[in-house]
Amino acid sequence: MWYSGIAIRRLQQFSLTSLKTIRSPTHILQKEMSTLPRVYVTRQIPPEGLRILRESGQVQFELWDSDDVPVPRQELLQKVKGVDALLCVLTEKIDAELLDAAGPNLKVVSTMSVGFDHLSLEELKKREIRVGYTPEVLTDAVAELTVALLLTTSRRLIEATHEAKTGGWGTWRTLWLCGYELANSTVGILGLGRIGVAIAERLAPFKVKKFIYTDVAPRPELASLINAEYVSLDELAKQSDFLAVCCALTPETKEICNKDLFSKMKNTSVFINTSRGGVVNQEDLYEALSTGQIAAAGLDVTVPEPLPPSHPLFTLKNCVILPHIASASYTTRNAMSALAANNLLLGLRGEPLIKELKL
Ligand SMILES: O=CC(=O)O
Repeated sequence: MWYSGIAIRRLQQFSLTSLKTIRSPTHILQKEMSTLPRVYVTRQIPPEGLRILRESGQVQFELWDSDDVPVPRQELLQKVKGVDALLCVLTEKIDAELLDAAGPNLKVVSTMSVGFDHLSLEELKKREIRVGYTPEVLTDAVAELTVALLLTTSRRLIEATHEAKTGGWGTWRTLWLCGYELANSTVGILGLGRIGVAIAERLAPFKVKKFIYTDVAPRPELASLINAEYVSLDELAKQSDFLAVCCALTPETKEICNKDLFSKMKNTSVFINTSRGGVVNQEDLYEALSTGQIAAAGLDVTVPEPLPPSHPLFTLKNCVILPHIASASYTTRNAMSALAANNLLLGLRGEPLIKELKL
């Protein structure tokens, strides 16, 4: 089913007007719709984005009308044929096969995500396709969730509620369920961007002693906002009491958190990842957690997603795993869908996108 802003407005007018006075309304609708750029939306996205597309009068669009199951690959390959723009989420791989299936009409790919590791940037660049994404609108939500996950992990909240509910709660005990506190700690940030800064701003009132970070190069402007010191990856591992991973997944950062990094961390350190699962070597993390090389880990992202319930990481009490919900607040997800829709419409008009990836 193709939806169009013009079609909806016209249908409303037709219901108010005697059909006898209008010759062949369906014909008019079909003619107008057939000239509008075609858009495929790969998910039932939050209402704000759909409203913007619908009311733009600029496009006709079809969507995979579910939020519970991703569009099957074969269906996607069929649906993208000849479209002018694609609005996708992070579960769709936008690679050469898909771009070939879409064909030469495709001008804009707009992803409702800040991460772009599901997009083959090289292939998009080759075809001169513009790419929109949704940074900034999710910074607050992701930073909030990261702090929540850090505290949940370091103060062992999941274990604690489990013990309370299942009879493990005996007398008050002096060292039972002790964890690690932020006061006087060193917090390390791997990949300092907007999200890393927002996390540090929220953690500072917990009386953190020092913020350190590493990145491909120093980022003095951002670092000055949180008074963070630039260090090497080795130093980050050695000094951090809490290590928060905030970098994008790229070929350079793939499995950057591995045996080598974990072996340099303190056995009292807490590792937190709300970026992408692919930055961690999960076998190495399992080893580090199960041997006490590090104290605990909180993960919002894994490989694969969903992580099968039988995965060894789920057997560990010192590993808290969330199902990729860092940006999941109603406000943020609506803002992301609106930004993705607006990026797409601007791209189709040949105007600068609000947030465009430079290819
Ligand atoms: O992980 C979420 C996103 O990339 O927006």
